[in-house]
Amino acid sequence: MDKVFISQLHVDTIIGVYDFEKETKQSLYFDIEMLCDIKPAAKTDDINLALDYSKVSERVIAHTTAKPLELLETLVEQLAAIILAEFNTDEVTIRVSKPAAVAQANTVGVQITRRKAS
Ligand SMILES: Nc1nc2c(c(=O)[nH]1)N=C([C@H](O)[C@@H](O)CO)CN2
Repeated sequence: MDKVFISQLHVDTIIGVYDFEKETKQSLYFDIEMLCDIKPAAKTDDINLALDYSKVSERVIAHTTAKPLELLETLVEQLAAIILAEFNTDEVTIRVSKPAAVAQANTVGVQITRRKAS
């Protein structure tokens, strides 16, 4: 199966468990892969038949900045449900990185894969 992907989508937002995290935005970076069949878009050269990575990116940014959350787990589950419901893909993998969270680490984060219920 083909994939449409988004790499290192940068979003600044309020997220975190601790009080100090509820006042200052932090950077998150998203890597997203969505299974799809690219042939209809390729045959017609029509964006309307493509899984539009610009529209997915806009939706991820809008949701991530809409309401403060504590856990990365909550955020990626919500985003996976939105992508599966609103876009033409049966399986999505989302990896979110929060590089400022652990000073001694290059980055930390969470990755999930979710499928549309059959
Ligand atoms: N599995 C997780 N562990 C932690 C999270 C998280 O969202 N998922 N969050 C924090 C804090 O908010 C951290 O980022 C602040 O340093 C700690 N562990």
